[in-house]
Formats: sequence, C-alpha cells, structure tokens
Amino acid sequence: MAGRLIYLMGPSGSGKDTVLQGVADLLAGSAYLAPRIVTRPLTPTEPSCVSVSLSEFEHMESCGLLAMAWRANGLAYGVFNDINDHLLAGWDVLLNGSRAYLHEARQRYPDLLPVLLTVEPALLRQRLQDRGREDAEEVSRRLERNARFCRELDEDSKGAPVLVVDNSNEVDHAIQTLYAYLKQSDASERPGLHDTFNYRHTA
Ligand SMILES: Nc1ncnc2c1ncn2[C@@H]1O[C@H](COP(=O)(O)OP(=O)(O)O)[C@@H](O)[C@H]1O
Ligand SMILES: O=P(O)(O)OC[C@H]1O[C@H](OP(=O)(O)OP(=O)(O)O)[C@H](O)[C@@H]1O
Repeated sequence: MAGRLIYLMGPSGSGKDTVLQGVADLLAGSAYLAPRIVTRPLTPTEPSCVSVSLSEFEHMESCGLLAMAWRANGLAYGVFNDINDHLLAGWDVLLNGSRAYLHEARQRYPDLLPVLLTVEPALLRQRLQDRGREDAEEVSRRLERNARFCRELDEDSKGAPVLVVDNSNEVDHAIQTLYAYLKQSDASERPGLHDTFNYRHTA
C-alpha cells in the first residue's frame, strides 16, 4: 500500500521544520521525515536538512537523484529520490516544500497532501528575527516574498484544495492539529481536502 506524501508549505519562519519534526515524532514508525537539501550552511536546529554547494546540487539534479528540486530565496532546494521507496513501502513521507513549486509537485505526485502553515505577519517577523539565521535584509526579502504570496492568494480564491493549519499560537497546537488530521484520514484513500488556500483551519 502506498503511503501519503505530506507537502508542508508556508513562509520562511512559519515553523515548518518545527511542526514537521513534532509530527514525525508522533508518527514514529510509520512516517519518514524527508531530509531537505539546501545550498546554504545549516544551523544546529536543522537536523533534517543536508547542506550542499550549488555545483553539488546541480550534479545531483542532473544525475536524477532528486525527486523534486526548486529555487527560492536565492537558494536551491530539493529532496532525494528515496522518498519514492518510502512511499512504495507504505510510509507516510513528510516534507518541507515550497508554495511556488506546488503546481509542479502536484504534477509529479498527483495524490500529494498539500498543507499550508500560516502565522500572523507580526509574529512571522519576530520569529525570523529571533531565529537569527538571516540578516535584516534577508529577513525583509522573506517577508516581502510572503506578502506577495498573500496578495496573489487573495486575488485567486479558486486555489486548489489545501489544508490550512495556523501556527500563531503554541507550536503543539499546530502539531496536534496536523497529527489529528493525518490520523483520522485513511492512508489507503486520498484524504478529503475540503477547501482552498484561503481556508483557515481553526480546530
Ligand atoms: N508556534 C510557535 N511559537 C513560537 N515560536 C515558534 C513556533 N513555531 C516555530 N517557532 C520558532 O520559529 C522559528 C522558525 O521556525 P522554523 O521551524 O525554522 O520555520 P521554517 O521551517 O518554516 O522556516 C524557530 O526559531 C522556531 O523555534
Ligand atoms: O515558495 P516558498 O513557499 O516561499 O518557499 C521557498 C522555500 O523557502 C522555504 O524554506 P524555508 O522557509 O526553510 O527557507 P530558508 O530555509 O531558506 O529560510 C520553503 O520550504 C522553500 O524551500
């Protein structure tokens, strides 16, 4: 039986890595947290990432080692092909994806489960600043990228179905919300997504 591909998106700093780690811990034994490959140095709080140079990334890409690859924030990101083995073996695969790449990801994996993590804008700025990974200019660029996405989504209320989970409160709340959703939907069926990008999941 094939597992589910859970494609978590959201602005930089919204808590994707934190929520993915929390859900992966709760689903231990049945879920695989796909390492994300990125062309920048890592911080100690990113155990599920692999840092490579751009030339290494391009080499892996041209050799067909990556299941998905995209560019954003002046960086290249991807995930290894081993997610396919895990899916075939019936594991749920959790990954930190990109909103801009969602369309292509869906073409590659039509049954993927898209989840959008949201956070109030003021909190997002604060989290990016507190995280301290990017300088002020990079933080501003990420906030502007997010504002652009929000404007575009407001203009297009006909987005494809996506589960929206808010992470403006305690992170455990977002982790439990996503975990509960995954537990209640049968792994053998395509989960019943019930709204679009503009939907706010308040459970
Ligand atoms: N609900 C939350 N409340 C407070 N801080 C949070 C919450 N979720 C995540 N964080 C913190 O916000 C920062 C960004 O989280 P991270 O998981 O790195 O985001 P992303 O992967 O989306 O860039 C981290 O310092 C993380 O510890
Ligand atoms: O198209 P977008 O939805 O804006 O996404 C672009 C990239 O940024 C996000 O990563 P993250 O927030 O971790 O970026 P960073 O590691 O470079 O901060 C996301 O996981 C994508 O890899």
